Amino acid sequence: MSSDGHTGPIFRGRRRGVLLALSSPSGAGKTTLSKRLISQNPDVILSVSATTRDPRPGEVDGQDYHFMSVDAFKAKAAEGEFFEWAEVFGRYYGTPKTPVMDAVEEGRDVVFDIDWQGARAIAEQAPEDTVRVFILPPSLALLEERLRKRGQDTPEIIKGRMDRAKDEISHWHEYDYIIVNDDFARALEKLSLILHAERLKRTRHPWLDDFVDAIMDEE
Ligand SMILES: Nc1ncnc2c1ncn2[C@@H]1O[C@H](COP(=O)(O)OP(=O)(O)OP(=O)(O)O)[C@@H](O)[C@H]1O
Ligand SMILES: Nc1nc2c(ncn2[C@@H]2O[C@H](COP(=O)(O)O)[C@@H](O)[C@H]2O)c(=O)[nH]1
Repeated sequence: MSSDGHTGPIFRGRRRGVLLALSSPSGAGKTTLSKRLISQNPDVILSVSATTRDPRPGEVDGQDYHFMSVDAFKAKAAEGEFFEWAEVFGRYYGTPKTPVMDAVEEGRDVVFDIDWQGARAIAEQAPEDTVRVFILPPSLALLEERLRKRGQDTPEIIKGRMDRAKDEISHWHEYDYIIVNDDFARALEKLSLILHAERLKRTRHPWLDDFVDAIMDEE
């Protein structure tokens, strides 16, 4: 019986998880945004990628990345352990497959901090589940300033990443949503709104078929 005293088909099933793929030129803020989104929504999982790049100061193996050798990465790729993988800035990066597939089926949302190649690959493999969000910096000058102020990369690495920034941005039209990360709090609020609205999308609620059938069968 429902709270208003009526009997009838009031039931809910498990929804499918949202695969939220965030891309941006390096330094626009997607790592900071995704970590804050997860701290506000502890039920959301961050996809921890494998990479062959060296850890930055403070980065923890298994938490920020699974750091590994090129040989170990190639072996995992050959065994089909990655949902997608790509070469970015001359290093390999890949998304472990199992945690993603398990999460979607369990109705858990997954955030990916991933380049345009990875976001495209995920959207191709799971078109109904994937939402792509591109984070733009307010300007290239501010992007470079953020990379410098982050204080974790050499001037050569920063130059390499700035050289690739326009190439990454050129894929912006492949994304469902664009957020300009100027004011951080506003950008985070927009990202949170996207996640919460996408959770409500019809196709994430397969239980609705039975629910509507039951309503239709009511006298
Ligand atoms: N809105 C903002 N205003 C000012 N600084 C910001 C803003 N958003 C993020 N930052 C800062 O910019 C720097 C780069 O952010 P972050 O590391 O999240 O970028 P990223 O897009 O994940 O980069 P990468 O692709 O290299 O991992 C960090 O020091 C972060 O604190
Ligand atoms: N295609 C993939 N791209 C990834 C993955 N993990 C991270 N990335 C992207 O690489 C660059 C550089 O990252 P950084 O941590 O070295 O600054 C950035 O654009 C990431 O989004 C992945 O699994 N697949």
